[in-house]
Parts: sequence; structure tokens; C-alpha cells
Amino acid sequence: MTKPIHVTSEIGKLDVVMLKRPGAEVENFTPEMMPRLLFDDIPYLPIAQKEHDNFADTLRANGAEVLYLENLVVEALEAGGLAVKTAFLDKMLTESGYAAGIIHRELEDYLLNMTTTEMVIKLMAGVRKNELDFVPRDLVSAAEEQDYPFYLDPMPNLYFTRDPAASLGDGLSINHMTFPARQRESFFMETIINYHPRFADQGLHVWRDRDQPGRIEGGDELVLSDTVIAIGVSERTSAGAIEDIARRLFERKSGFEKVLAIRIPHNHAMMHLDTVFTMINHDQFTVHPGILGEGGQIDTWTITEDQDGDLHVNHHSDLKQVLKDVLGLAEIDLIPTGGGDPLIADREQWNDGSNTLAIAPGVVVTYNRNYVSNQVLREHGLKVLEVLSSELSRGRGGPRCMSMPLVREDL
Ligand SMILES: NC(=[NH2+])NCCC[C@H](N)C(=O)O
Repeated sequence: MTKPIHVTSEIGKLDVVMLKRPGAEVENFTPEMMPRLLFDDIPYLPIAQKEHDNFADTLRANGAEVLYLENLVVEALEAGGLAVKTAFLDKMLTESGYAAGIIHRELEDYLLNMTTTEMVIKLMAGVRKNELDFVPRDLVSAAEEQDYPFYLDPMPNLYFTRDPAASLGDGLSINHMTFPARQRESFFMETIINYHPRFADQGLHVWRDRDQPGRIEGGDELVLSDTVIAIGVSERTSAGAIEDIARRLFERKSGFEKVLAIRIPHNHAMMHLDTVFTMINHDQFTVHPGILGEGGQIDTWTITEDQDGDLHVNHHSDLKQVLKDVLGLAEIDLIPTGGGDPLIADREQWNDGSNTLAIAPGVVVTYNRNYVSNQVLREHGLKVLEVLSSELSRGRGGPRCMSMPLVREDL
């Protein structure tokens, strides 16, 4: 029987996917907070939701079952019962900076008095100080944080379900994320895996959990085949974490035998590998030309296990050749974002023109605003399903970032 998580490629027909519908969290902040929350603008929520529904409908119309993160968390907590709900809240408050003390107790009181659904939505949306009729008298609150409006920051990046965890084979990595703005997000996924009846006790492997020290995010984790994973060395994923997960995947006989580490520029526009490189067919990929040097050069390393169980690391610089080698293909088609025009490539990459989601071999979901790249994809024979993108794109993520495939058909 297929496990509740089963992903052995980037392109196998998408059967089950997890999304998060944008809620109050995407507008519950000030312009001043934007850089820290990793947003470049504040989306207009009703339109963002409409666009997101359009995305979900497109996936459903093409045969995918859509699960929502927010519902799964509520269902997991309800299945777990009061003790689980209390422990969950306690840990969430601790990770939000209130390990104990009066503010912890006040917040606990406030949130535990809600229904589970209200509590989960509230934790995601953030808790403002003026919601509680209580004035903290401690020195930190009085002297340092008096002008700060929140007890609990909103989590606007939750609709990028790709990043807090990544499905790999019959399991997943639950990620230790890079920035404080996102670190609490992967706790939702851990809760689902531990307590949701659909996922708990189903023999799923957690290849690497969120308590591990090195940083890794799902936007950097690409399943190229049932034996090869590519991982970006990026602003968000450290080389140490890549070695660590490679070791665990090899040791635990996950089926993956090779990890391809690809180093990309470390900046906000290209925070993850999937913002500049995605797999969209057996032998076709999108790539942002800005990451390739002369003659398509880019630093990559293949990591394998040698006879003694040690990691063996091999450096390469020709992306096309490495991909051919690891996938056993005679030819591959690297399709440049923006058709290769450097201005258009940069503009469309900024709005996630390289961040395509394959829902079957050669069938991709993309943002409609990247019309040049979309046309190029069509010219290369792909079927392109465009979705609305004016507001969603303000969070700096596209269709791949907004989706966590849980089950794909094997190729
Ligand atoms: N898989 C991705 N590329 N995700 C994009 C995430 C964007 C989000 N604002 C962040 O900076 O974390």
C-alpha cells in the first residue's frame, strides 16, 4: 500500500498535496517588520485568497487531493486530546520566547480558552498585545519592548508549505529553518506527523528532524529520481546539513544513493534552489541563467557512500553534464527563465518565473505574470497551466514553494 507520504520524483503525477490558504498572518504586520518577516510587500488578503483558491482548484481539476495545513494541525491536536494540545501550546510559546513566567501563563490562558481551530488560526496569525487585558510589568516588556505590538509574531510565510518539511521517498525531513521568522513553522508539520491519524504510526521515516543543528529548507530539496536528490547550498541550507541528511538517507536505506549539492548565490531573490532551478519533465529543467557562469558552469558536488560507509564527495562544474550522468540521460533540455534575455530573466525570476511545479511529466503550474517564461516553456513542448499571481507573488514564492507534495505516482 502506498504510504501517506510517497515521493520518488519531482514530476510523477501529483496525487496528494498539502497547501496553506493565506490567512490573517499575511497582512498582520507593519512595513517596518517586512524584512525580518521575509516579505517585500503586504499582500491584499481577499485577492491573495482568491488567487490561492485558483491555485488549489487547478491542482484539484488535474486530479490532486488537496489537504490544508491548518486543518491537518487542528485534526492532529483533536486526535491527540487535551494533553497533546496543552503540550503543543506550551512548546509553541517557548519557541516564541516565553518559556515560563507571567506572559507565558497569560497567553496560555488566552489561547487555551479558544476552540482548537481558533487557537491554531490565532497562533498562525499572531497575537497582538492589545488583545489581552493585562499589562506586563517586567523590565523587558516595560523598558525594551513597550512599542512592539506583538506577543506572538504572525507567520506570513506559512503558505509556502514547501519549506518547513520535504517529502523524500517514504518519509520526510522536518526542517530546522534558517530565520527566526520561519523556525516555528516546522513544529506544525512535526505535530501532524506525530498525531494526525492519517500520518501517525504509518511507518513514515523522519530522515532528519527539526532538532538537528544545521539549517535546511524544502525549497532546496529536489527529488530528481528514486535514487538521486539535489540539494541547494544556499542562503537557507548549509553544507553541513546536506552532509548530515545524506549520511542518514544512506545509512537508513532510504533508496537514495546519491545527493547532488548545488551551490547557488546566497541572497533573498534566490533564497532556495527551486527559485532558480526546477525539474519539469524526464529530461527538462528550468534554470535561471543568472546562476550559471561561462559555458553553464556552476559548482556542484555529488555525494555518495563508499564501502566503509564514509561520504565520498566529488566536485563538478558542468550542470548539464552532471545531470546527464546522475540521471543516465543522453541529452537534457535546460530551459532558461525569460528565454535568456537577462533583463526579463531577472524580472521574471524575481516573481518566481523559475519556480514551476510539475504535476505530471511535462505538465507544469506557473504564475500567469511570467508570460515570457511561460511562452518559452510552451515552445519547449510543455503543457503550462497558469494561475493568478498578483498578490501571492509578494511573498517571494511561486507554485513550487506554495505546495508540499505528499504523494506522487512513481515514474
Ligand atoms: N521554496 C521557496 N522558494 N520558498 C519561498 C519562500 C519565500 C519566503 N518569503 C522566505 O523567504 O522564506
